[in-house]
Amino acid sequence: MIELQGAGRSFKVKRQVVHAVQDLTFRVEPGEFVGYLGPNGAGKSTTIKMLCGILTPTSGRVRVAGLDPSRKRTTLARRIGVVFGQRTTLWWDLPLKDSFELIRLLYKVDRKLFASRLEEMVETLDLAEFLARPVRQLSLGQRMRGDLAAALLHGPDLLVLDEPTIGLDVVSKAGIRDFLQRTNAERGTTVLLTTHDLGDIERLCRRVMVIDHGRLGFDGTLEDLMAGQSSLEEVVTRLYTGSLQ
Ligand SMILES: Nc1ncnc2c1ncn2[C@@H]1O[C@H](COP(=O)(O)OP(=O)(O)OP(=O)(O)O)[C@@H](O)[C@H]1O
Repeated sequence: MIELQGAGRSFKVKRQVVHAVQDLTFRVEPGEFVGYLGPNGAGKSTTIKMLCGILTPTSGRVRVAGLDPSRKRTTLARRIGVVFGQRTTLWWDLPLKDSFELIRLLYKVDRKLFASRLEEMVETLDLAEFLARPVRQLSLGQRMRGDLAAALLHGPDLLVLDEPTIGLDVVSKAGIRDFLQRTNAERGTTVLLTTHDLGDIERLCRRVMVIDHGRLGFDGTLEDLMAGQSSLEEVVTRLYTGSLQ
């Protein structure tokens, strides 16, 4: 589903070159649920932007669903759903249900299929109470549920999540995690999750990749990452500070 071969992205800032991501090589197979961890500025968002075609790699190769994201961004948009926790992709002044209808039109989704997907989303994400409200009036937790539904209504095979539980209370977080777990298990949707919330990782991810200073420092199972360590917080702190033995 995702294949990176020596992928890198650098930026020129005032005559200096910043290597945001360097020599990244990994594959994510269909149906996997992968956590993508790293300290602030490690290169997570840059990776995600390369996967969606927002940024073109300056070296190496990126393929998502067999496509070159920066060249086939529109075709790829049908295959992936993306949620940026820090900002919404919904139309701010429109009622949530109108945003959904616009998504149906944009992606040319069959009316019947769309109606059944929407019904399922409304039920599983508990959206009924605020479907008619403008997005700007929604609480953060409601807006996040709306964004998740919006990312899945066109039936993507891959869901890319950039901090989907940021700022949410424990109950809202649990609801979102349940939903993501079910989406992966029942629909087989591949999920790549970036988060600073280690609870998301513990609860959801079988596999974890850790990036630091733009390079992949760990790629393995959660159990392997935890081996011999007392808590995920401890092991991640040691990885981020370069003191893991
Ligand atoms: N457009 C840009 N121009 C210049 N430098 C950039 C640009 N985008 C990212 N960078 C730099 O690349 C590095 C990686 O940034 P990135 O946003 O990918 O990190 P991140 O892991 O997502 O961080 P965070 O957890 O804080 O969101 C940082 O040093 C950042 O300053």
